[in-house]
Amino acid sequence: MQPNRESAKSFEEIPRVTGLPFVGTLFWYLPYIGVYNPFKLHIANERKLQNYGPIVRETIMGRTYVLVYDPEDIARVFKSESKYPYRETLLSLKEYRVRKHSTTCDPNAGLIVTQGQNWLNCRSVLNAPLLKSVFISPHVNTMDDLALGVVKLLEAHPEEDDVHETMYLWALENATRILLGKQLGALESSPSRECQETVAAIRSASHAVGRLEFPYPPLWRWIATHNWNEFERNEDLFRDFIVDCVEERLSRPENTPSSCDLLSHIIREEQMKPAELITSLTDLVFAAVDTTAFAASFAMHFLALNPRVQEKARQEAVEFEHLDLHQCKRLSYLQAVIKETLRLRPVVPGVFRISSRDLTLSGFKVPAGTKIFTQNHVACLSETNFPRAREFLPERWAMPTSPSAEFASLPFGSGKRACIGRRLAETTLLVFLVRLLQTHVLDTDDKEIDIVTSVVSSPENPIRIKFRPLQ
Ligand code: HEM
Repeated sequence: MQPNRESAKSFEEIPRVTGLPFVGTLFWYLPYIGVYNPFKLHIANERKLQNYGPIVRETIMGRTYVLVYDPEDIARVFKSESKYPYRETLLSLKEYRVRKHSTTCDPNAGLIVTQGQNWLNCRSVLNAPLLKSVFISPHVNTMDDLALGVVKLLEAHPEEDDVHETMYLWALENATRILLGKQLGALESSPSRECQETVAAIRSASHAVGRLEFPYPPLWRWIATHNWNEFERNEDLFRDFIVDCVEERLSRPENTPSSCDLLSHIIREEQMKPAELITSLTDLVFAAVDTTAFAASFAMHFLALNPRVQEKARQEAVEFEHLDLHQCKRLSYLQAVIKETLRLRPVVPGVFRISSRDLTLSGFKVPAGTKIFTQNHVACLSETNFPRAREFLPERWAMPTSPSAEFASLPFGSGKRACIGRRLAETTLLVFLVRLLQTHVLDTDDKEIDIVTSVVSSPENPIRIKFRPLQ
């Protein structure tokens, strides 16, 4: 329910981080002179909460954002969404697509950069397969094969190496097989040259987006920076890879109904033109890989640091010899392990929305059209929302979730524009953790590792794990 708007204070009265003319608060993020580290937004934004309270205004380069920390306010933001929730777009990806607009690249397609009706058209086509059990179910076998494959690689892993590197390959192989029906071979002991080049291009393109978007200012908009050139070159290769997959599939007359990958599904349904299909699939692969690899790596990190939790999770995992979607739903403790991992190490610090209605947040009027950045990571670290907030306690998710906990931790976002790959990601992670814990004990000499903020955050240090076969 909306709090009383009559007695609410005005928008201008919302506490504001002071800034300079034109650049606004940008200078607070600059190296040496700034007080906020843009690569540690959860820490920077926690500081703003302490200094200014649960709602904060900030203007950077002429753009005003309202930071919202209180889960009740966060709930109000999502519950007031319109038919077309507006999330700030990745400008570099949008610019690339506008410049390369062609029969293989459609700037009005995909889910990441589009808004309004274009976004809804694409989302309506993709929701049906990606959110349904009937689509995900046949892929559990693939997930299982790849889980067994990556566990072998991890076992052979030198202790000092970063497991995140290996989990990136695993997440990419899952994405290309399930979304594109393409066996890349990224988990082979000696991957082909073509595979290595594809992996390198996709990886570089995704990471270049992170460097172009973050932090401000985006110099590439005015001059072709080294980062822009790198991004463009690798994004071209990434798109070529998707184009090859689509063309190969379109040229196959025997496109049988038994192919259960997403690409085959969309071609069968004839709901997208080739350029829309290529752009949409590029977005999905882009969004699937770093995120899932990050979650798997941090889940292993927390399990290695918490032998009690690891043992309890193993007791659940060993119960399941054969895995299918129905069995995955029964893995309640492992589901809680994933939730708790993403509470403490979410891939994004919060969610951007532009409000579609006038709202009252923390007693202030916030008009429609305001850019809102929900501060979920900070909310997840608050004792009010989660007692013993900094501890890794999956058990907390076995208790009925309080309304505040529900909107404090939103690792997949919320509402109509929430992560479309959530079910796929959660199932892939569950299958992997079951196979890993059934066969191996995890240990580490690391202390808790923090994250570095980017479009998709990454671990601050290499995640090193010792894998010991279970006797
Ligand atoms: C652990 C893994 C993942 C995490 C934590 C994650 C998290 C997120 C978050 C926070 C958002 C923004 C949601 C919002 O604005 O409300 C998002 C959006 C999105 N995710 Fe994921 N994601 C994951 C895996 C995946 C996978 C596997 C796919 C693809 C199959 C995917 C595809 C997307 C797409 C396309 C969007 C944009 C949706 C839209 O705007 O309609 N994600 N994800």
